[in-house]
Amino acid sequence: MTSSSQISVRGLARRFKTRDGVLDAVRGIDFDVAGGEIVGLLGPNGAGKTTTLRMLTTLLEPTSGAATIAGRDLAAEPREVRRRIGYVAQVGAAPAAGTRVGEELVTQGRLQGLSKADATARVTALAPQLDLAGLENRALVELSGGQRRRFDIALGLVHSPSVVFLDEPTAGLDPQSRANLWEHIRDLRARLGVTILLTTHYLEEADALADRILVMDGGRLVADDTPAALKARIAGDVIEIALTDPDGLEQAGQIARDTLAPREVVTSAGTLHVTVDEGATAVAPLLLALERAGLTPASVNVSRPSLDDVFLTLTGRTLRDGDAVAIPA
Ligand SMILES: Nc1ncnc2c1ncn2[C@@H]1O[C@H](COP(=O)(O)OP(=O)(O)OP(=O)(O)O)[C@@H](O)[C@H]1O
Repeated sequence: MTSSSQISVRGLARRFKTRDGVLDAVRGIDFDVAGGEIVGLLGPNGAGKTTTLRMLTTLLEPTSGAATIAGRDLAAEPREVRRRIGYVAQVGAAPAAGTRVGEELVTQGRLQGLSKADATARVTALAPQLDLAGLENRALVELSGGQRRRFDIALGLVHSPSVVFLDEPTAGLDPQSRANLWEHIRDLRARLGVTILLTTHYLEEADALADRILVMDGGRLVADDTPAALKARIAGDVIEIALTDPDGLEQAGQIARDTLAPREVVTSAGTLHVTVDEGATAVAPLLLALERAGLTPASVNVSRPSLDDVFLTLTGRTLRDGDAVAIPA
């Protein structure tokens, strides 16, 4: 690992034995995260993101491979690793009735070995950083979705870890609460200097929050780069076309290949994605050729490549099938 690495992963793999046979959830991955970096692990359902996080947080034993977290070896010093990390799992466990915010945070601090006075001081300092000041006496069951996620994150930070793992921190939140949580996560890095590895399904989240994105698919890392560099991998423009009759998509793809000199033609989630050098001049001849073939567009959109297009190029699929964005023609 490099001297500034807070997370260093080599050949990490996990195989599950299921009733249907063996399943390689994580197939030997390598990556590093530097101190103070926010890195997003991006991928569709089942890519292996949670399995990776569970291994790096000592909750699940790797089948093979090694990792160093905050300078400690995952296999040889799991307790030392645990003392230095915070883990915020996907959805908070259902709280016991009557459990209160402040009380629960102090209890967590004490479980992590802090004295009552230290835990209380820590919670007093932490609460305002996550907009929880004034909510200390609230019962957990009374919190809103956004407040609950901020509480979950506070719970993972009580013992001042240097590395924090967040599993889908904004899942289920409305766009406003999501943007608010992004602010808090950035702020935590700025104030506390923590290193953050988070998983997400949301491209806009990875784009807005992460310094670097690891794209995971089928248990493998298929890219490791900054959001800007990932987007720059796709030159040109993307024309997206949906048809009134989706059965014509394949024929439309062939027409695009014959009419234009496209860099790439991909069909996904009922939409044709054609990457060309110059979208503005390519779209008219393409629409004309489709019309001649009796294919009617339901929507047409020309755009600069997004991270979704990068994902499509890397894996041949969109991140969230059926979620293509198109402006009606
Ligand atoms: N304990 C287990 N036993 C058997 N299979 C498992 C187990 N845990 C995970 N898997 C399988 O491993 C694969 C990867 O799962 P994982 O939860 O890591 O994906 P993910 O990328 O986090 O997905 P999601 O975004 O839905 O959380 C999936 O096919 C999953 O069904």
